[in-house]
Amino acid sequence: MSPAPSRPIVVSGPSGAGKSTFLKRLFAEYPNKFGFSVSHTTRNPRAGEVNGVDYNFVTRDEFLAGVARKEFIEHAEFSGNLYGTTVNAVKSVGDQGKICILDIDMQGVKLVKATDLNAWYLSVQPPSIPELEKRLRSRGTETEDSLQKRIAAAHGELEYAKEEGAYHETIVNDDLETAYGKFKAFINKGTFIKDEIFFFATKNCHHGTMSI
Ligand SMILES: Nc1ncnc2c1ncn2[C@@H]1O[C@H](COP(=O)(O)OP(=O)(O)OP(=O)(O)O)[C@@H](O)[C@H]1O
Repeated sequence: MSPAPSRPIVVSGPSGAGKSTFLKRLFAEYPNKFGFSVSHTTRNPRAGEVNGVDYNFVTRDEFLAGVARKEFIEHAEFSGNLYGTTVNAVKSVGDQGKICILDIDMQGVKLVKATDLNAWYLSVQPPSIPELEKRLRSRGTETEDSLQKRIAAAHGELEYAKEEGAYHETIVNDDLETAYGKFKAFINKGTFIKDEIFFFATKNCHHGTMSI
């Protein structure tokens, strides 16, 4: 069996669903295998965020100039701020021999689908909206207004994910360890992480046929 090509992996879902939590762990476990395309945003940095690492923080004018030059694969307005991913950001991950992971909202997902990137699509979901609200509150990063906008947007995200073919897979982030295990199995399907192929194959080998 030949290895799967390095398709980008799109991880999407409501704010607070746990995408960053999963991805931080994945990157820590496989520091050289994956890369984020560093997104551009017009929102202000949160405490500890580093320009060019967490996001490329730009003004609205700079962002819109990039859009006009067609540098963005996708961009979307969310909670009053612009977010987006440039073609160059994805390419630079591939240039380093890494698999690009895109952490984007559903509007971004739709636009990536319109490209020829041939990505894998994963939806990460909270167990419920009240649990999502609880997690966002305890994360302590949002104003009340921003929190309410995220919860309102979460309803739309969850509706979209129900559409036939919207995502290759959906993971409900209830128990973190269980959900992270499912997350790794999904990533493994798309990338054949070294050392993990056997793990995946034994979990999914039914009647002698692997479901890769
Ligand atoms: N399974 C879990 N059980 C309880 N808390 C969790 C779980 N997974 C993540 N959290 C917590 O929920 C909060 C939201 O998670 P996280 O920041 O990873 O979400 P996100 O989807 O990346 O959000 P955003 O899109 O806003 O960046 C964090 O404080 C995180 O520690």
